[in-house]
Amino acid sequence: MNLTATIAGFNFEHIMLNAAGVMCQTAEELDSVLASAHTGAVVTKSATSSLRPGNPAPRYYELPNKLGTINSMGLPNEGFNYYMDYVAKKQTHKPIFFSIAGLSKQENLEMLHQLQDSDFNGLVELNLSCPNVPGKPQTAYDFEATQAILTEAFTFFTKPLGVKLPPYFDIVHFDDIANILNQFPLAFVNTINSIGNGLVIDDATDTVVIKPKGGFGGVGGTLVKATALANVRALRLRLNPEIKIIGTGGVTSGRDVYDHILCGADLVEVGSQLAIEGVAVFERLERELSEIIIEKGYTSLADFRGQLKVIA
Ligand SMILES: C=Cc1c(C(=O)O)[nH]c(=O)[nH]c1=O
Repeated sequence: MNLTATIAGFNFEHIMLNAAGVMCQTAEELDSVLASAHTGAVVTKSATSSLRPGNPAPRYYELPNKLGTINSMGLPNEGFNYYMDYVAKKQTHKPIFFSIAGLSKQENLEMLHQLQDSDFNGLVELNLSCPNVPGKPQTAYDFEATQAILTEAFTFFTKPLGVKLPPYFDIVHFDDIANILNQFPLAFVNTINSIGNGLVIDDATDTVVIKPKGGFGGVGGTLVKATALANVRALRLRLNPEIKIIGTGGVTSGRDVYDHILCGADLVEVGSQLAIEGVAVFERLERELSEIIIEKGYTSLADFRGQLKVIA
């Protein structure tokens, strides 16, 4: 059975990895994802130029009945140079995604220049969708800003570059963002980030469950699967075939991984369920996915990738 994928000449022996933000802030966490026999890569916590402590706690909460998670971490990370040191020293055959989330276009361009001028030989994920920095919008909801930063980035950046997108909820918005992204030689698009600014209430106390922003935070896990699949499907149908898709959002079972691939995903990321279950989740998901593939008589992901059926 062939459970591999390729993006920008990088071969992935397994198609799952962590979602940026989960199990990836420190070298130890990054190593634990790479050490799994069932991951094909790792992505770093989105980096800013300088170390950030993030928002005040409580800033993360797991909903009861495995419904999902809500977070307003606030972009805590060890700072750009920490992750540059990590990737410089790391000996691994698995590709590494270096995620960046600068608080301005200039900060993102400066980090891209440093990555371009470095020996980093991996893929770069420009996170345009962090919902939790107070006062900062999710860039990818501003189509002009998205076009502008990609236009400037591609005047100098030649390494494999992708973008992490927020979920869109309007067919016209799928059209609009795809028309922008298709103008650039992107290696991949990663969709979706958490659904921004959800609100969860603690029944016992009539209180929000996280402190930042009056309880507003990004929602992930089971709750977001239908939106995640819609975004993977909509972008796969619209993007140039050279732009690969990383499907993220709502993955808690092998069937969820299968559904992301059916909608067109080449790689699949696990966020909330990884935070809940730990790195053992990858073995379970890959086993469950394999059982489904065998049951359906397929031998490779290419047999069913993007083959979602519609009702005639
Ligand atoms: C990079 C910041 C993000 C964060 C965060 O650090 O609050 N949470 C998310 O759900 N998505 C993000 O992109």
